[in-house]
Amino acid sequence: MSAGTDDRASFERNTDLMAKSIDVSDLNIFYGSFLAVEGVNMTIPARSVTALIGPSGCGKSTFLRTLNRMHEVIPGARVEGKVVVDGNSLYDPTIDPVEVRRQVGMVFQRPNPFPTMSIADNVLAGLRLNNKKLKKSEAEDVVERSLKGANLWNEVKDRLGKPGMGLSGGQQQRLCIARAIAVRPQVLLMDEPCSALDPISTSAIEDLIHELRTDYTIVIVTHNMQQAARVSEDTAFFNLAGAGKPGRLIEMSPTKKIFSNPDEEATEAYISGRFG
Ligand SMILES: Nc1ncnc2c1ncn2[C@@H]1O[C@H](COP(=O)(O)OP(=O)(O)OP(=O)(O)O)[C@@H](O)[C@H]1O
Repeated sequence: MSAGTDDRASFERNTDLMAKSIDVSDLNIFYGSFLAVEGVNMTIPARSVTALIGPSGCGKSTFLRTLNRMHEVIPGARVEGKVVVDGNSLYDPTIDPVEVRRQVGMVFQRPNPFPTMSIADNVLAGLRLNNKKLKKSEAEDVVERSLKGANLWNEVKDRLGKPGMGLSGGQQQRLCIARAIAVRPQVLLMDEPCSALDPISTSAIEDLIHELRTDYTIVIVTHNMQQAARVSEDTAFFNLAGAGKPGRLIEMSPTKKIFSNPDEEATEAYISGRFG
């Protein structure tokens, strides 16, 4: 059991929080003229954890970043095709990418708290970036709710004014998750969130992912197949047809099926460690 399970038990469910499914159709993803990922069609279910697995360079992170329009912050990067969240086509010209990133939060490989900010200010950073003016009591509520949601409250409640950088790596990653959920996103994207963490912190984050899925649609990139098997309901396997060729979605199925009886030979070869 993780240190903060009590936090989650007392975490007041936010009733207007509506996790959404994501429909991806015919998605091609480019860096300049380089087609990195080709022809993805996928439905990511709401209130569930979907793992993205596959060998290095097959485009898992690239695909993940298209789900909140982070891909296009790279000069020359663009997409063709559609990503639809709750009926909203994310790449429609009328859609504001900043609003997309508010609704679709992201947690990165390395914990990245703002180094000069306190624990509390780190949690509030996303809201402040969105220019949201908060009364002191509201800010305190958001900090407590988010840290409880991230199973970190009990460990930090007596030092909220201290720097976020003073926490352990695992605590910093939970602080980043608290910062992501403070803005009440519908979807949480996680790009190898445990790869910089020790086994105990990894286990705490995995417990947290397990608990968060009742409120959020979660998509996680992982190199660790045991982790995919432990935390996800569905798994999508990406692969490259060859060097310099684009990555493709090979198959997506319930995680149990992918790891016991996948449809495709390439999936079987990858999960049994024969390549990748
Ligand atoms: N900023 C970038 N500019 C140009 N090409 C990029 C950029 N980022 C990634 N690529 C290319 O896009 C392809 C997919 O990379 P990506 O990092 O998405 O793969 P990945 O499956 O997440 O790999 P890994 O498991 O090693 O993290 C690779 O060929 C990579 O070299």
